[in-house]
Amino acid sequence: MLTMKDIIREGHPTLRKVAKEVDTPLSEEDKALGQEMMEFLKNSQDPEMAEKYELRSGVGLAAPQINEQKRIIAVLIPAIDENGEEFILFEDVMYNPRIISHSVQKAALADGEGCLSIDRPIEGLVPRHERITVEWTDAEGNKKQQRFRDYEAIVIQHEIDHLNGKLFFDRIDPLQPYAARDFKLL
Ligand SMILES: OCN(O)CCCc1ccccc1
Ligand code: NI
Repeated sequence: MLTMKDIIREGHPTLRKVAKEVDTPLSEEDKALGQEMMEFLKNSQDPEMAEKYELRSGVGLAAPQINEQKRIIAVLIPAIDENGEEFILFEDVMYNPRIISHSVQKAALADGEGCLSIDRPIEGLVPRHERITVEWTDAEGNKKQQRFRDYEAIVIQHEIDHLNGKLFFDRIDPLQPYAARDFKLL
């Protein structure tokens, strides 16, 4: 199972490289890799497993973060319903994800962002597209296309950035990190 020691940190060159598309039909290796990444997210969101294996909780993971220069991301977004019950808003391993359209409207998490590969807090708003349409291949080899907005869209953009060698703080305005000019705060 993947643990924090498998996650490369700021300064490792792979974090700044552009990852390569994976071949389809998917190889067994690439399917296994995606499964391992999703298992890490599930473990990281399970209080007992997270404590036992000292995992930082994550809602997404990109293959470059485990030093694999492949365009694979795992996304596991939980939410709480009106009765306080937790449910999964979105769960999938996305192969060769591509943003095929997006809103002009921008959005940012009011509390900023963090990253499993960055071991320090970096303040500031990270402006991203408020809505995106993403195309990808899933682990069964199906071509998928879905529209995302708000938090889900933010997470998926954070992960796709990793595939292009970008880190969240690249998008923070160094002169005015908290200027929420024309974007929606989430
Ligand atoms: O790349 C995933 N990872 O570093 C975990 C953090 C994911 C994440 C955190 C805040 C906003 C968007 C995405
Ligand atoms: Ni990250």
